[in-house]
Amino acid sequence: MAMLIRTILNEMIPQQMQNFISSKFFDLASRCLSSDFTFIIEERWQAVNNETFRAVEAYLPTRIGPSTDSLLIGSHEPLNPKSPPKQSIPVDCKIIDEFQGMRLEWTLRSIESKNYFPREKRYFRLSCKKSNRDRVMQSYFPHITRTAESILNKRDTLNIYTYDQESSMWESTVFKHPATFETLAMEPELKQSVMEDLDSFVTRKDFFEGVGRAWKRGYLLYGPPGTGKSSLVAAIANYLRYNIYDLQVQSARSDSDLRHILTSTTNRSILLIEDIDCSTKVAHDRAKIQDDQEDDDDQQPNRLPSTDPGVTLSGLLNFLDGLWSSCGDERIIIFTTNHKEKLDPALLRPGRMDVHVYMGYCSAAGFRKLAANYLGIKDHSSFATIENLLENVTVTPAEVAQQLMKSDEPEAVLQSFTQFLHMKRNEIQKQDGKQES
Ligand SMILES: Nc1ncnc2c1ncn2[C@@H]1O[C@H](COP(=O)(O)OP(=O)(O)OP(=O)(O)O)[C@@H](O)[C@H]1O
Repeated sequence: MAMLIRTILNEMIPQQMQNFISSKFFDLASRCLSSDFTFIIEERWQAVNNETFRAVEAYLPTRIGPSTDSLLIGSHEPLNPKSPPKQSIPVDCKIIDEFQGMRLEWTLRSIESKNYFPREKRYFRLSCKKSNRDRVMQSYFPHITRTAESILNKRDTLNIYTYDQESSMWESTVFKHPATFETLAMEPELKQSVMEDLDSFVTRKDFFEGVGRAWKRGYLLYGPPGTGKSSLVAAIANYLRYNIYDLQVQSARSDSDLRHILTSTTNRSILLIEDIDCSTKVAHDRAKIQDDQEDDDDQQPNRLPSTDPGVTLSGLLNFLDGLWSSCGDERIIIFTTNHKEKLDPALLRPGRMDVHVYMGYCSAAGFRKLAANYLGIKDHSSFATIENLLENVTVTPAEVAQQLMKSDEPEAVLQSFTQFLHMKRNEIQKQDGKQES
């Protein structure tokens, strides 16, 4: 009877259909009989960075054990025979973790796509017993999040990311900038107020939630070149232990590209947009641009309108305090510029740039700080003369730093620095004289 039925089926159902049915049947049977359950944790979740992925990424290297059969090894420090290299998890490597009697098997996977950006898509695969599924959700994942948070808070290295347009991904490098609030030459009251503002920002999660605002803070650092704007950004990153995402607005081809770029940044980070006045037309005062365009159009009436898609001001503003601003927590956005007056007033209003910090020319207090940093001295007989000269001469802290680096001998350095200031003052007096005549 069975042979008869099989012959009839073979006759009536084509071979391909038979293969399909049998493969589906075996799939179903193996799924019903298997006692394993799999969690998949992808790098992105609903169009933004997946924080669970980040947490697992930080947690798993602490679970490398004897059963691990391969490791990524590397170091970004000059070779030091005493310190072992850092460990990370390679693709396809299996990590076995134990938690409250459960056996958990992790693997990092990667798939390449030719059609989509980013080209590489990574995800973690976690296998456990089907019966442990609820316990994994309720106890194991919160344990990973807690552990990862304490690891990330104590991390000894910071990263700086730059956006690579080719691969549509942020690329990271270790950030080791020596600038701190201690080494910065700034007016003491200004420095104090910036530090207090940062302290209050990081501890006021509930306040931001309570008043219905995204947990973000915008800073505008402005002032002439060489006055320490970049150094202040480094000092803020070192103070808060935040990574820096250094964005060139030109890397974004459109507003939607910008959205993708910005949603790929992580929490507890600084988004830095340097020289915003040079970055893009979006930042410029629209009234001034319109005037300039009208002038240009008068001179070249046949010129085609600009077709450069780029990022628009509204695209950028949407991220600063529009609907998209609520993506992510504990973010600091810092803009730097040498020409604050060129920026569109829409960018400058509170909520977008909450704190404006003017980094100015070197003052007496700034000079004393630099002398302590570079020469290791707190006072000297020449300080009074130098401070007197600094009242009439404009020098940037970068220029002062350059002068103070000339030698290791404080006497000689201070003497040549005094001469340098005298020379500058004479030049200014000459120019003033010319203008008057
Ligand atoms: N306020 C400062 N305190 C300590 N060092 C400073 C300060 N300002 C400048 N310097 C020194 O000058 C160098 C250049 O400074 P920095 O790049 O921070 O200036 P900037 O204002 O960002 O300049 P730019 O506008 O050209 O980017 C720094 O490496 C640092 O050594």
